Amino acid sequence: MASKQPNLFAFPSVPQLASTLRTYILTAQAAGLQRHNSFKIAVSGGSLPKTLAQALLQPGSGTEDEVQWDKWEIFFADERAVPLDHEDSNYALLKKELLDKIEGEKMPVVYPIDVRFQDDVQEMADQYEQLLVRSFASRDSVKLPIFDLLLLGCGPDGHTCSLFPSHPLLRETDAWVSPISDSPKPPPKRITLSLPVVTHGVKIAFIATGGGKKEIMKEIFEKGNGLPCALVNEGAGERCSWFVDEAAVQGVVFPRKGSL
Ligand SMILES: O=C(O)[C@H](O)[C@@H](O)[C@H](O)[C@H](O)COP(=O)(O)O
Repeated sequence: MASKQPNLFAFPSVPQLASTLRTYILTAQAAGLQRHNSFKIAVSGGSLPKTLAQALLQPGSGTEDEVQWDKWEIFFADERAVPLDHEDSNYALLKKELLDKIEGEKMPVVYPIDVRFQDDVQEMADQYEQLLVRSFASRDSVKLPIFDLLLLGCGPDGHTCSLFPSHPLLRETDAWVSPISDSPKPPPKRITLSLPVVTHGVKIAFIATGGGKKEIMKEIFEKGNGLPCALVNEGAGERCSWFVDEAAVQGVVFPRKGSL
């Protein structure tokens, strides 16, 4: 268990959230560039890509505030076993909401799943893990890949990535990427980063908005109950930050932070 508590940042509106999220991401970008001259991130699906677009597509106000897209390496925290142009694809969603709207010639390197294996989720997970091994270092030299930043969502049941409450995948300790064939949220076949990979990130950010999240936010922050999001909080502690709107944390008793 990590020693310190996660950070909870609450904002009156999503545009205000997006503006602070931008600053947070650009600080993580600067740290990544300093470490290895690239910025290695993992992203989820859901409402996240839209909020990311709000945060990242606005013009910068100086060198410190520029998104250096050509230094970004984008991996998927979880992905559905569907073609890359399918309406359920997290890649397609990110492309539509963010990648297609980036102006200029400097583009990130994006690592989609290999859809040749979409009928065999174990093979698909193994292939994605091999891709991480090639990018991060061999499994013999590092126990786990270390993302500079993971940008995650929180489901109304407390799931994150495709790690669902009470699912056996929460006990995975060896694999970097796991297959799942019985996701309670459709579609059922997916791959996901394992919990140890998620909690090992340099920074982990959750983005959760809307009143539909307030009950689960209360449970995550006040009880934990072994919910996947709570396990990330416990494993990552102060390396974990939540960016939420007031509606999502209405009635949640947990100290909020006003600024980064
Ligand atoms: O592929 C997926 O299903 C997502 O990665 C999933 O983990 C998502 O992030 C949460 O369900 C939150 O989704 P919302 O932000 O839409 O509530």
